[in-house]
Amino acid sequence: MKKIQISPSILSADFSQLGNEIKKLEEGGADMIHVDVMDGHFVPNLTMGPPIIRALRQHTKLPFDVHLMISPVHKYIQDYADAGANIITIHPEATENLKNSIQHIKSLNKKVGVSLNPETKIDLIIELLDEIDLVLIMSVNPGFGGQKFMPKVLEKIKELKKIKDEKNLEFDIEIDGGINFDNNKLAIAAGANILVSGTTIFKNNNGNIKKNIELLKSS
Ligand SMILES: O=C(CO)[C@@H](O)[C@H](O)COP(=O)(O)O
Repeated sequence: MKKIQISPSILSADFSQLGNEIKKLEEGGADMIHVDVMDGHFVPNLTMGPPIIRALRQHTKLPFDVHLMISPVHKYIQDYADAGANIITIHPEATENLKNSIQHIKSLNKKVGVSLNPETKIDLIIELLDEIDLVLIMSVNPGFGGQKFMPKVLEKIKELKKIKDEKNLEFDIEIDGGINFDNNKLAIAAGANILVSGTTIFKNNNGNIKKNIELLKSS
């Protein structure tokens, strides 16, 4: 079984202190930094783009796990790679040709992630799973932190894990949205090995990031 990793979402961080917040995450035991990029079009919220990611790059050596909630995505992939992303995750609905976009990310020597919204079926990516490093299962409709976890996506994770084991594939299964100290166990039992969390990490236990990361890892 893969080691459980935590990818804190800086969407819940203090945006006026992002450099310091990232340092705190690294000291607290984060495995990577989850960066939510939103365009106000693919999702109903606007966040950050390549200049901010580039500026943050100097504050940590941890991998940047960049989730692009932007459409059309293909023409911007290079910008995020240049800014310092290590994993670039895109949505099938945001590109005209998912296979081409996957190949483009790989050609830039970045890890490829594909994200499925709660209503998006696995069928869209089944044939491409051997090209993908990470599948990001959204357990909320993307756009905002602090939403309620949707337990129905656990079935999708189980299905994906089954396919992964049957085909002997290596991709990571990441879950994102409303993860807390209860449903983390359900997500891990279903097959997720990377947990994204914003609210739980930054706001619980008076913002004790180290403790919150440890609690999220324990199942
Ligand atoms: O991408 C998103 C939301 O669209 C997530 O990364 C959230 O930012 C996670 O935050 P919490 O649900 O843990 O507060």
